[in-house]
Amino acid sequence: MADYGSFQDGIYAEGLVAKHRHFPYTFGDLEARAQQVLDHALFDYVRGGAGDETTQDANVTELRRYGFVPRMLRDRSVRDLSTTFLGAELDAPVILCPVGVNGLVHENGDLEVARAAATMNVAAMYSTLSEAPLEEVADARGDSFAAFQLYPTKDDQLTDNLVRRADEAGFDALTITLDTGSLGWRPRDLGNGYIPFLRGRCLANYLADPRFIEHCGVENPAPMHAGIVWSSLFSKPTFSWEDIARIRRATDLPIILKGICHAEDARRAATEGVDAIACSNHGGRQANGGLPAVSHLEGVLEAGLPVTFDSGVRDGVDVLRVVGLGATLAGIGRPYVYGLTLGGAAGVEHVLRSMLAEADLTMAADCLTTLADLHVVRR
Ligand SMILES: Cc1cc2nc3c(=O)[nH]c(=O)nc-3n(C[C@H](O)[C@H](O)[C@H](O)COP(=O)(O)O)c2cc1C
Repeated sequence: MADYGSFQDGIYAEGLVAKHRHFPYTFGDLEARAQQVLDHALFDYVRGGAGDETTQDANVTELRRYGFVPRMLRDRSVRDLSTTFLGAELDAPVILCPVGVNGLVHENGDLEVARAAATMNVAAMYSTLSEAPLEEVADARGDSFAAFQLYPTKDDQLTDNLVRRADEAGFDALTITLDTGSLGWRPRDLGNGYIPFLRGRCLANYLADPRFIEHCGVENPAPMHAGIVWSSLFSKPTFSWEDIARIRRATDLPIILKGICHAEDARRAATEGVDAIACSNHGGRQANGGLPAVSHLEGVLEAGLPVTFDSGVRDGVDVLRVVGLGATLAGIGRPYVYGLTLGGAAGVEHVLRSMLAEADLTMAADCLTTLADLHVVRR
């Protein structure tokens, strides 16, 4: 059983000899520091959301309406944050979300995230959009639980190739993202005229694929050429339950559907042989005007599948809130991307250690010793 809270003891001990870690401890500070480091357009790409960002902001504020009633006079000397997900034993109830620009915010960013996941033994989903091919990412994640996140393309053969490669590379699951049938309306990116993939960045998984190269018509396409071909294929707006059935037949990997928010869609997923749901509104980056993501969780849970929840998780208490609401894993997005920006794998590890220490110490303070003790109330 991991002792996450002792991270705090080490920090105070170092303070005694005037040694201070250079990574921040709050989301606000992480974001502010990342802004100093990243190119303006890339920072906006990471930080920004759809429309006027009402949904993105509400994801965070609404989650914070939930809290715990402390218990007292119970032995809290040991807390257990371990859980299981799709048959895997996990030390902590968190999963790193797939992020398509990890390879841009830090050198070898995709691999650095996988290395941090390996060191911390935490679960992660890895994006189709990456600077490193999925096979290298699969190697770098060690024994940690890893799902390959698929963006279905217009060309089923190319999509099926990606699924087969994920299977052969040894991923533990396949996450299919459903909420990105087209890119959301993102004023910050529009203002910067910036979308990295059109410039040929983060397309390693496509460029390694013979079918994609066939679409390009040349063996070694120039970056912008590859970007334009990618854009013509990126997503399949007609993607529907028939496609899920086709992919279900094509692979034995457990399938996680990411972006399910409606109870009826969750129930349908259960009948289609889907193994888990990632309840998410893509961090408010896709559709503005939607309800905060947490308001969908209860309905999605009714289908009885294991659920991960992301969109608004900012710290260790948010992790507890999400688990207390019934999700198996809390999905971490922007917080770890900022850690990656500031320090590669070490930065991601710092963010994870901080969140898990906060979760553990909050459980200790409230005399809640297992995840089953986390009963949340809404104010
Ligand atoms: C910069 C950025 C890129 C993202 N890229 C992907 C992606 O490639 N695939 C995907 O399924 N989700 C992607 N997401 C969404 C995340 O997986 C996750 O749902 C979201 O970050 C959670 O919201 P939060 O960051 O506000 O916590 C991306 C999010 C960000 C911030």
